[in-house]
Amino acid sequence: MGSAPVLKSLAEPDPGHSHDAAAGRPTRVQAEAAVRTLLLWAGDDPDREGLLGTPDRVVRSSGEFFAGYGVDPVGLLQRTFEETDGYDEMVVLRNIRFESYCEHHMVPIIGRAHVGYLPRHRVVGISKLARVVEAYAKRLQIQEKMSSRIANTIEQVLQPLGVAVVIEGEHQCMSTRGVHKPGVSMVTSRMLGAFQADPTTRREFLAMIGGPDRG
Ligand SMILES: Nc1nc2c(ncn2[C@@H]2O[C@H](COP(=O)(O)OP(=O)(O)OP(=O)(O)O)[C@@H](O)[C@H]2O)c(=O)[nH]1
Ligand SMILES: [Zn+2]
Repeated sequence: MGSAPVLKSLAEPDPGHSHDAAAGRPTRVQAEAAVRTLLLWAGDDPDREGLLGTPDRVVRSSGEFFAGYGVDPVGLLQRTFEETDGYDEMVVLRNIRFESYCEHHMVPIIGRAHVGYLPRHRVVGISKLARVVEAYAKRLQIQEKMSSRIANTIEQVLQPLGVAVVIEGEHQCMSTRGVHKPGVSMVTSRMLGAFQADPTTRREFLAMIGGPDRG
Protein backbone atom coordinates (compact mmCIF):
# COMPACT_ATOMS: atom_id res chain seq x y z
CA MET A 1 0.00 0.00 0.00
CA GLY A 2 1.37 3.40 -0.92
CA SER A 3 0.52 6.93 0.02
CA ALA A 4 -2.69 8.82 -0.67
CA PRO A 5 -3.10 10.92 -3.82
CA VAL A 6 -0.90 13.97 -3.77
CA LEU A 7 -2.51 17.34 -4.39
CA LYS A 8 -0.06 19.96 -5.52
CA SER A 9 -0.54 23.68 -5.59
CA LEU A 10 -2.22 24.95 -8.74
CA ALA A 11 0.71 27.33 -9.06
CA GLU A 12 3.18 24.52 -9.62
CA PRO A 13 4.26 24.01 -13.23
CA ASP A 14 2.90 21.12 -15.23
CA PRO A 15 5.93 18.81 -15.42
CA GLY A 16 5.37 18.14 -19.12
CA HIS A 17 5.12 21.78 -20.11
CA SER A 18 7.72 24.47 -20.31
CA HIS A 19 7.00 27.09 -17.72
CA ASP A 20 8.57 30.49 -17.34
CA ALA A 21 9.15 30.46 -13.61
CA ALA A 22 10.75 33.91 -13.69
CA ALA A 23 7.60 35.41 -15.17
CA GLY A 24 5.60 33.93 -12.29
CA ARG A 25 1.91 33.35 -12.12
CA PRO A 26 -0.35 36.36 -12.63
CA THR A 27 -2.44 37.46 -9.68
CA ARG A 28 -6.15 36.88 -9.58
CA VAL A 29 -6.70 40.61 -10.12
CA GLN A 30 -4.57 40.45 -13.28
CA ALA A 31 -6.49 37.40 -14.51
CA GLU A 32 -9.81 39.18 -13.98
CA ALA A 33 -8.45 42.25 -15.79
CA ALA A 34 -7.59 40.02 -18.76
CA VAL A 35 -11.19 38.77 -18.90
CA ARG A 36 -12.43 42.36 -18.77
CA THR A 37 -10.13 43.20 -21.68
CA LEU A 38 -11.57 40.29 -23.68
CA LEU A 39 -15.12 41.47 -22.96
CA LEU A 40 -14.22 44.95 -24.20
CA TRP A 41 -12.48 43.49 -27.23
CA ALA A 42 -15.61 41.45 -28.04
CA GLY A 43 -17.50 44.75 -28.17
CA ASP A 44 -19.45 44.56 -24.94
CA ASP A 45 -19.57 46.74 -21.83
CA PRO A 46 -17.95 44.97 -18.84
CA ASP A 47 -19.61 47.50 -16.50
CA ARG A 48 -23.16 46.58 -17.37
CA GLU A 49 -25.02 44.65 -14.68
CA GLY A 50 -24.95 41.26 -16.37
CA LEU A 51 -21.19 41.34 -16.92
CA LEU A 52 -20.06 42.85 -13.63
CA GLY A 53 -19.41 39.49 -11.99
CA THR A 54 -18.20 37.80 -15.16
CA PRO A 55 -14.42 38.25 -14.76
CA ASP A 56 -14.68 36.68 -11.31
CA ARG A 57 -16.83 33.83 -12.65
CA VAL A 58 -14.54 33.18 -15.60
CA VAL A 59 -11.47 33.02 -13.38
CA ARG A 60 -13.24 30.66 -10.98
CA SER A 61 -14.40 28.50 -13.89
CA SER A 62 -10.87 28.41 -15.26
CA GLY A 63 -9.77 27.05 -11.89
CA GLU A 64 -12.14 24.12 -12.52
CA PHE A 65 -11.31 23.70 -16.21
CA PHE A 66 -7.59 23.62 -15.53
CA ALA A 67 -7.60 21.87 -12.15
CA GLY A 68 -5.37 19.14 -13.58
CA TYR A 69 -2.28 21.32 -13.22
CA GLY A 70 -2.70 20.96 -9.48
CA VAL A 71 -2.89 17.17 -9.45
CA ASP A 72 0.09 14.82 -9.52
CA PRO A 73 -0.98 11.82 -11.65
CA VAL A 74 1.93 9.72 -10.39
CA GLY A 75 0.75 10.19 -6.82
CA LEU A 76 -2.70 8.94 -7.78
CA LEU A 77 -1.35 5.50 -8.66
CA GLN A 78 0.77 4.89 -5.59
CA ARG A 79 -1.72 2.71 -3.72
CA THR A 80 -1.78 -0.75 -5.27
CA PHE A 81 -3.05 -4.18 -4.25
CA GLU A 82 -1.12 -7.40 -4.65
CA GLU A 83 -3.74 -9.85 -3.30
CA THR A 84 -5.34 -10.76 -6.61
CA ASP A 85 -5.23 -14.58 -6.40
CA GLY A 86 -3.12 -14.67 -9.52
CA TYR A 87 -5.37 -12.53 -11.69
CA ASP A 88 -3.24 -11.80 -14.73
CA GLU A 89 -5.79 -10.89 -17.38
CA MET A 90 -6.32 -7.43 -18.71
CA VAL A 91 -8.22 -4.86 -16.72
CA VAL A 92 -10.22 -2.42 -18.82
CA LEU A 93 -12.06 0.72 -17.85
CA ARG A 94 -14.12 1.91 -20.75
CA ASN A 95 -16.23 4.98 -21.47
CA ILE A 96 -14.52 7.32 -19.03
CA ARG A 97 -16.18 10.58 -19.94
CA PHE A 98 -13.86 13.57 -19.91
CA GLU A 99 -13.87 17.25 -20.66
CA SER A 100 -10.58 18.66 -21.81
CA TYR A 101 -9.44 21.88 -23.47
CA CYS A 102 -7.75 22.37 -26.79
CA GLU A 103 -4.45 24.15 -26.40
CA HIS A 104 -4.87 25.93 -29.71
CA HIS A 105 -8.23 27.58 -29.10
CA MET A 106 -8.95 27.01 -25.39
CA VAL A 107 -12.33 25.47 -26.13
CA PRO A 108 -13.61 22.10 -24.90
CA ILE A 109 -12.74 18.69 -26.19
CA ILE A 110 -15.44 16.35 -24.92
CA GLY A 111 -15.19 12.62 -25.19
CA ARG A 112 -14.53 9.24 -23.69
CA ALA A 113 -11.35 7.50 -22.76
CA HIS A 114 -10.83 3.76 -22.59
CA VAL A 115 -7.92 2.53 -20.52
CA GLY A 116 -6.59 -0.99 -20.18
CA TYR A 117 -3.57 -2.61 -18.67
CA LEU A 118 -2.14 -6.07 -18.17
CA PRO A 119 -1.15 -6.30 -14.51
CA ARG A 120 2.20 -7.62 -13.43
CA HIS A 121 1.89 -8.70 -9.77
CA ARG A 122 -0.24 -5.78 -8.62
CA VAL A 123 -3.40 -3.94 -9.52
CA VAL A 124 -4.58 -0.44 -8.83
CA GLY A 125 -8.00 0.76 -7.64
CA ILE A 126 -10.01 1.33 -10.80
CA SER A 127 -11.14 4.81 -9.81
CA LYS A 128 -7.48 5.81 -9.92
CA LEU A 129 -7.36 5.14 -13.67
CA ALA A 130 -10.29 7.51 -14.12
CA ARG A 131 -8.55 10.01 -11.85
CA VAL A 132 -5.42 9.88 -14.03
CA VAL A 133 -7.59 10.57 -17.09
CA GLU A 134 -9.15 13.49 -15.23
CA ALA A 135 -5.79 14.87 -14.08
CA TYR A 136 -4.57 15.07 -17.67
CA ALA A 137 -7.90 16.07 -19.19
CA LYS A 138 -8.16 19.20 -17.07
CA ARG A 139 -5.25 20.84 -18.84
CA LEU A 140 -4.58 22.45 -22.18
CA GLN A 141 -3.30 20.03 -24.78
CA ILE A 142 -3.80 18.16 -27.99
CA GLN A 143 -5.48 14.78 -27.84
CA GLU A 144 -2.39 12.87 -28.97
CA LYS A 145 -0.49 14.21 -26.00
CA MET A 146 -3.28 13.40 -23.56
CA SER A 147 -3.34 9.79 -24.83
CA SER A 148 0.42 9.41 -24.49
CA ARG A 149 0.64 10.99 -21.10
CA ILE A 150 -2.06 8.79 -19.60
CA ALA A 151 -0.46 5.64 -20.99
CA ASN A 152 3.08 6.66 -20.08
CA THR A 153 2.14 7.47 -16.49
CA ILE A 154 0.40 4.13 -15.96
CA GLU A 155 3.38 2.33 -17.46
CA GLN A 156 5.88 4.26 -15.41
CA VAL A 157 4.16 3.75 -12.06
CA LEU A 158 2.53 0.30 -12.29
CA GLN A 159 5.13 -1.25 -14.60
CA PRO A 160 2.51 -3.61 -16.01
CA LEU A 161 2.99 -5.94 -18.98
CA GLY A 162 1.22 -3.45 -21.19
CA VAL A 163 -0.99 -0.37 -21.31
CA ALA A 164 -3.62 0.64 -23.85
CA VAL A 165 -5.35 3.99 -24.12
CA VAL A 166 -7.95 4.89 -26.72
CA ILE A 167 -9.53 8.32 -26.69
CA GLU A 168 -12.46 9.57 -28.72
CA GLY A 169 -13.03 13.29 -28.56
CA GLU A 170 -15.22 15.87 -30.20
CA HIS A 171 -13.31 19.10 -30.59
CA GLN A 172 -15.44 22.18 -30.25
CA CYS A 173 -12.80 24.11 -32.16
CA MET A 174 -13.98 22.02 -35.12
CA SER A 175 -17.70 21.94 -34.34
CA THR A 176 -18.53 25.47 -33.16
CA ARG A 177 -16.03 27.49 -35.20
CA GLY A 178 -13.54 27.16 -38.03
CA VAL A 179 -14.54 24.28 -40.26
CA HIS A 180 -17.91 23.80 -38.41
CA LYS A 181 -18.14 20.01 -38.51
CA PRO A 182 -20.24 18.78 -35.58
CA GLY A 183 -20.44 15.07 -34.84
CA VAL A 184 -16.86 14.34 -35.86
CA SER A 185 -14.79 12.34 -33.38
CA MET A 186 -11.05 12.26 -33.29
CA VAL A 187 -9.78 8.85 -32.23
CA THR A 188 -6.28 8.39 -30.86
CA SER A 189 -4.63 5.37 -29.33
CA ARG A 190 -1.46 4.71 -27.45
CA MET A 191 -0.44 1.06 -27.05
CA LEU A 192 2.52 0.05 -24.92
CA GLY A 193 4.15 -3.28 -24.08
CA ALA A 194 2.01 -6.33 -24.89
CA PHE A 195 -0.69 -4.19 -26.47
CA GLN A 196 1.83 -2.90 -28.96
CA ALA A 197 3.78 -6.13 -29.50
CA ASP A 198 0.97 -8.67 -29.58
CA PRO A 199 -1.87 -8.19 -32.08
CA THR A 200 -4.07 -10.70 -30.19
CA THR A 201 -3.83 -8.72 -26.97
CA ARG A 202 -4.54 -5.52 -28.85
CA ARG A 203 -7.56 -7.07 -30.59
CA GLU A 204 -8.91 -8.35 -27.28
CA PHE A 205 -8.70 -4.84 -25.82
CA LEU A 206 -10.32 -3.26 -28.87
CA ALA A 207 -13.12 -5.85 -28.74
CA MET A 208 -13.66 -5.12 -25.04
CA ILE A 209 -14.05 -1.39 -25.61
CA GLY A 210 -16.15 -1.84 -28.72
CA GLY A 211 -18.77 -4.10 -27.17
CA PRO A 212 -22.45 -3.87 -28.13
CA ASP A 213 -23.55 -2.15 -24.91
CA ARG A 214 -21.23 0.77 -25.42
CA GLY A 215 -22.58 4.27 -25.59
N1 LIG B 1 -3.60 16.98 -34.16
C1 LIG B 1 -4.47 17.71 -33.44
N2 LIG B 1 -4.94 18.84 -33.95
C2 LIG B 1 -5.81 19.54 -33.20
C3 LIG B 1 -6.25 19.13 -31.94
N3 LIG B 1 -7.13 20.05 -31.48
C4 LIG B 1 -7.22 20.98 -32.43
N4 LIG B 1 -6.43 20.69 -33.49
C5 LIG B 1 -6.18 21.39 -34.74
O1 LIG B 1 -5.15 22.32 -34.59
C6 LIG B 1 -5.12 23.07 -35.78
C7 LIG B 1 -4.65 24.48 -35.53
O2 LIG B 1 -4.50 25.01 -36.80
P1 LIG B 1 -4.22 26.55 -37.12
O3 LIG B 1 -4.23 26.71 -38.61
O4 LIG B 1 -3.01 26.98 -36.38
O5 LIG B 1 -5.46 27.27 -36.42
P2 LIG B 1 -6.81 27.82 -37.06
O6 LIG B 1 -6.50 28.88 -38.07
O7 LIG B 1 -7.70 28.22 -35.94
O8 LIG B 1 -7.37 26.54 -37.83
P3 LIG B 1 -8.87 26.06 -38.13
O9 LIG B 1 -9.34 25.30 -36.92
O10 LIG B 1 -8.72 25.18 -39.32
O11 LIG B 1 -9.69 27.29 -38.37
C8 LIG B 1 -6.51 22.97 -36.37
O12 LIG B 1 -6.42 22.20 -37.54
C9 LIG B 1 -7.30 22.19 -35.30
O13 LIG B 1 -8.33 21.40 -35.86
C10 LIG B 1 -5.73 17.92 -31.44
O14 LIG B 1 -6.05 17.47 -30.33
N5 LIG B 1 -4.84 17.24 -32.20
ZN1 LIG C 1 -8.79 23.75 -31.02
